[in-house]
Amino acid sequence: MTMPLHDWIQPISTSLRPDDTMEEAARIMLETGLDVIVVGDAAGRMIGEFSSSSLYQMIVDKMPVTVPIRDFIKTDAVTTRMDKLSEMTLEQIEQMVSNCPGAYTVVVDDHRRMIGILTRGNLARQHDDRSRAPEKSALKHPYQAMYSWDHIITCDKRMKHCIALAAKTARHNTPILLRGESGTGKELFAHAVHQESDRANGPFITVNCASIPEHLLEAEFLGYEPGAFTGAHRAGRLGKLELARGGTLFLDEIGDMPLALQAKLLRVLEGKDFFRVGGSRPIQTDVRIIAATHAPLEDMMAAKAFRADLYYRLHIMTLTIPPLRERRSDILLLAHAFIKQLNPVLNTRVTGIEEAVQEALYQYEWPGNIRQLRNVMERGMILAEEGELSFADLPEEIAQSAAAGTGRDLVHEVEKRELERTLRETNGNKTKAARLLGISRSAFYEKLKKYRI
Ligand SMILES: Nc1ncnc2c1ncn2[C@@H]1O[C@H](COP(=O)(O)OP(=O)(O)OP(=O)(O)O)[C@@H](O)[C@H]1O
Repeated sequence: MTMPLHDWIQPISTSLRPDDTMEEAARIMLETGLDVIVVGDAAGRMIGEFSSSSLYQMIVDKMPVTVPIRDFIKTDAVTTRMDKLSEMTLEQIEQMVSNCPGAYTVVVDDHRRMIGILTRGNLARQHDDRSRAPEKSALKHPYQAMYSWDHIITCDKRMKHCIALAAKTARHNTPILLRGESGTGKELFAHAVHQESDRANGPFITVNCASIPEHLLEAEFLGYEPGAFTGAHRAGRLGKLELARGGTLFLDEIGDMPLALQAKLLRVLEGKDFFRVGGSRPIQTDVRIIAATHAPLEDMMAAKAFRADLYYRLHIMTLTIPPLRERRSDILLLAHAFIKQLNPVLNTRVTGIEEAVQEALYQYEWPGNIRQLRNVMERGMILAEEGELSFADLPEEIAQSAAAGTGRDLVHEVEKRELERTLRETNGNKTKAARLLGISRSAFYEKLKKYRI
């Protein structure tokens, strides 16, 4: 996509100075609608950029709004100086910036002469050698994805198929829906897809729709204007949708997203704009959405708790990650990998797992999947300290399940009765029933499906 340069010109005279406060920076961002502002020094030289993600970092760090932005300026963003630019034609510059992923800005002086370009890639290098991919490691984004395909340990055929599909889809902007039980590695996949995509240099931002109270989620997602509601930050706040511009927004537990917000997300997925809470200016953003859930969306859709149009938009590329008990060959592979990973972290010298214990790990059902396996290994290694893991190092339920079948059927029966009783009590109102049981709506639907209630 070739952008006209004039959309991206910032005069150095209107730039921020290192002594400007966070409040001033936020005001300018909201006024101009820009999410990257050039920072200049007293002599009119550009020294870096201050972006919405820097601002967000200051908010996260609970900085008072009167703190200067000095320590949050990104200086690695200034990649080309005037002497280089002056050798190039306007077309060359335009071509160069349009080839560069991420935001960019051409900075001009008072006489409208270009004095530099802000970009997330290294323009000088790209100009010298276009065939080379932009160097990812050189970029210091505060919201980088942390995992790649190398972190997903598996020898399972279905998993390998999932990885191949995800890798293929990564380069397109298609939304991806990751399904699978808790702890199966959905978040790991989301990170790896981002890393594999053309957006790898952009931010990777996560919103967990289940962990944020419903009334706050909208502001978290869309952002808000100054004074949007009681308790709002004076300077307003950028939402995750804007922070993720040029990158990936990972929506974890999407089954818990309120219906009103689902409608707004759908608009964004259709390339339309959105409004900040309390705002009247439509905002466009450019994000790739990856959503994850363990909830039975189809049932929620039938019960009008999840929008059908959003479901079909997300369903285009669905990856279902199998639970660990359906890929038992991964259990011991992962257990041994965790020993290797954790020995240096825990300062232990565990050499392996006794054979009978391996059998117990293999037989266990792993309701918490890989997260549970990792925790069990960590605990076992702390107890064992060295040598092979024995039964004494395992939590009781795992050792027992190997020895004598399980009492799980009983537990399930009790849980099923409790669900039925609560539903009767609320005359079939599922939202009320979930609230009474103290679990999320999506977890409730998941249980109803599990017990065929
Ligand atoms: N294939 C794998 N190889 C190595 N580690 C894994 C693998 N899958 C998951 N993990 C690890 O297991 C833990 C849980 O994974 P993750 O958070 O991605 O699961 P999830 O499906 O997103 O869970 P939830 O739905 O509860 O958010 C993490 O510590 C992750 O690093």
